[in-house]
Order: sequence, then structure tokens, then C-alpha cells
Amino acid sequence: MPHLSVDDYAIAARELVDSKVWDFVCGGGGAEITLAANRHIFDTAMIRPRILVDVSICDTSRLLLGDRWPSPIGIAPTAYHTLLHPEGELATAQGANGAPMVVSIFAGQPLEEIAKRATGPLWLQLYWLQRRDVMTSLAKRAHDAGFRALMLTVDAPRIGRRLRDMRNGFAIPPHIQAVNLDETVMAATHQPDGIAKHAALTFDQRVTWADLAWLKSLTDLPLVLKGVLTAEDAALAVEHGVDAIVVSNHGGRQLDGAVPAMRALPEVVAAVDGRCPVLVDGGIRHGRDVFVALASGASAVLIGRPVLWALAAGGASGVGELLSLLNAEFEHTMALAGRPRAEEITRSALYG
Ligand SMILES: Cc1cc2nc3c(=O)[nH]c(=O)nc-3n(C[C@H](O)[C@H](O)[C@H](O)COP(=O)(O)O)c2cc1C
Ligand SMILES: CC(C)CC(=O)C(=O)O
Repeated sequence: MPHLSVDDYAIAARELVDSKVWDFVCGGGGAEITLAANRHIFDTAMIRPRILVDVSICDTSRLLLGDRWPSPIGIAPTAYHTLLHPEGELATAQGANGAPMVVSIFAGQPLEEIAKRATGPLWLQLYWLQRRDVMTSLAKRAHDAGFRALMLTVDAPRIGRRLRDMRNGFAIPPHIQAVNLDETVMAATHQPDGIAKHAALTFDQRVTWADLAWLKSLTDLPLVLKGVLTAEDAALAVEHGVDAIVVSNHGGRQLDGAVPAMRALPEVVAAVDGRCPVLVDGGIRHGRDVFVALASGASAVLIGRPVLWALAAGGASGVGELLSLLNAEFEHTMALAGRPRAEEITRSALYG
């Protein structure tokens, strides 16, 4: 059966993936209020289509941090792709078909091997570890392997209370390893509730804005801050020299009750006022959602769980097909909305 929607990948993956891993991937924090709210915004957004416009060519490409992306869709950082497919991030990078991929600090494959299989720009995502020597070495390895940016995730000084994982006693199985970190850093991860335990032991909860200068000094790569949800923090991010912002609540996995990323997006875009690109993630499941995010002021979007579903269902080709589907849906929306160029996807494209 061809996969005609992102949901089709979820249905296919659910058949194949262990139920505890499924809950880890699909679950959120607390009562999953924010997880549901992320989706609700897209389901209620309505487009104002223009008519009698030449839409024979719709340009989906975007220039971001010096790279041309085939579409405004990138792959969000998600840990342990080897939980979903034996080749893990190698398959994802190959299947990206030119789309940018953010590699998680908890990737299951070595950065250098992922770089060899990459088809588009790679960014490396970091959590702030107490072991700064480990961060230094990761940043330098990413730079040397040709990664194009570093991303610091700032919404997880500790891990959200993920009730599904707690009820399941979920632990990362011993054969699944965050191979870019040494075993002493990772030891707690394989115990029950290990993700939260490991983060409590290894993440630095004392980090503040003043520390960003140190991270920036490690390489000449642009720094992207992921997990911004307010105008105040967006303004601080720009003041501290951040090169791009991702408006994100971590796919509803961290603070339950946090504002949906799409609702926070307009105030962040206003505060940034064109000084750096603003990306958004959380709940994007259709090319139409990409259009809505761009019309709300985003420069680009990142996709999390659907990539993992496609990886589980079809490896590299599954990921490639998923991204082609989302891009085709986005291009189709541009055409039927009568907005064939990026600059026409503005707030006026949305109702209300
Ligand atoms: C299984 C899983 C693992 C994740 N791991 C990371 C991670 O290692 N680093 C990070 O910054 N965000 C991580 N995230 C959050 C994603 O980058 C992204 O913010 C979120 O998935 C976007 O929402 P979506 O899944 O609804 O598209 C993870 C999300 C999931 C579902
Ligand atoms: C291993 C986890 C800390 C990765 C993560 O960010 C998540 O599960 O949301």
C-alpha cells in the first residue's frame, strides 16, 4: 500500500515497533496537554486562497544559514534512531534527500559516519553537559566532519515527567548506545527510567545566558538555540549572538502546559524582528502545516516523530518518501492557495 499521508507511516511503524519504544517515541510529558495542543493549532488554522495566479511553478526552496534547502522542511534532532532501524542515523541521513538533518547528541551512529552518508546539511544538537570537555570534543568533531551548525537545546535542564515511560519502566536497551559519548557519561541510561536518571546526573542545570559565549567560542559554526517560547528569551537570544532560533516545546515532551510552539511563534518573530531566522517544530504532520507555519512567520520547520515512523517503516527510502510527500503536499498547498513564491506566504494567507 502506498503511503499517502504521514499518518500512514505511523500506522505502518506501529505494527513493527516494540510497544515501549512506541510510547517513548510518541509520548509527551505529564497529561500530554501540550502534545495535543501542538496539533490543535494546525487543525484549526484556515487558509485564505488567492485565485487567478500563475502557479505553474511553485518555488519551495529556502536559503538558511548559508545553505539552500530543497524545501523549508528539516529533520529535528531525535535520540537513538537505532531504536527504530538497525542502520539508525545512517539511514536517516541518506534518506534525507538533500533536506537538512539535525543529529542528536544521543545519536546511535558516529558523527563522522553520518557525515559520509549525508545528502544535505548536518547540524549537531547538544545538551549542556557538566563535562565541558565532552562538549568541546563533540563540537570540534562536528566541525571537522563538515557539520554546518551547532544547536543547543535549552528546554531540558532535566527531563519531563513522561508517564508512559515511567509506567513502562522504559530503559534504552543495552545494545542501543549513544556512541558519540563515552560509556562513563552514559552509564545510567540503561537502568529503568534511565533517560531521566542519566540527564539528572550529567546535564548542567546551572547554565545561563552568560555561558553561551563559551559554546560559541569552540568553533566558527553558527549557533542555533532550540526551545525558545517567549519574546523575552528571543530578544535575549539575539542579544547573545545566536544565529537562529527554534520555537519549540520539545514536541510536548518537556513542560506539560507549555504554550504550543505555533502560538508562541508570532511573539518570537516580532521580538526577533528579522535579525535571525526563526524555525518552529511540534505537531507538523502535513505540507499544509508547513504552509501555516511559514505564514505565521517561520523561516522553516523541523519534523520529529514522523521521521522516526518513516525510518521504522522503510529505512532510508522510507525517510526519503516521507520528505518527498511532505514537500509535495507543501508545493500543492502553495499552488491551491495561489501563493507560489516564499514572499507571498505571509500572515494574509491565514484567516483570522
Ligand atoms: C523520540 C524523540 C527523541 C527526541 N530527542 C531529542 C533530542 O535528543 N534532542 C532534542 O533537542 N530534541 C529531541 N526531541 C524533540 C524533537 O527535536 C522535536 O522538538 C519534536 O519531536 C518536534 O515535535 P514533533 O515530533 O511533533 O514533530 C525528541 C523527540 C522525540 C519524539
Ligand atoms: C534521550 C533524551 C534526553 C532525548 C530527548 O530529548 C527526548 O527524549 O525528548
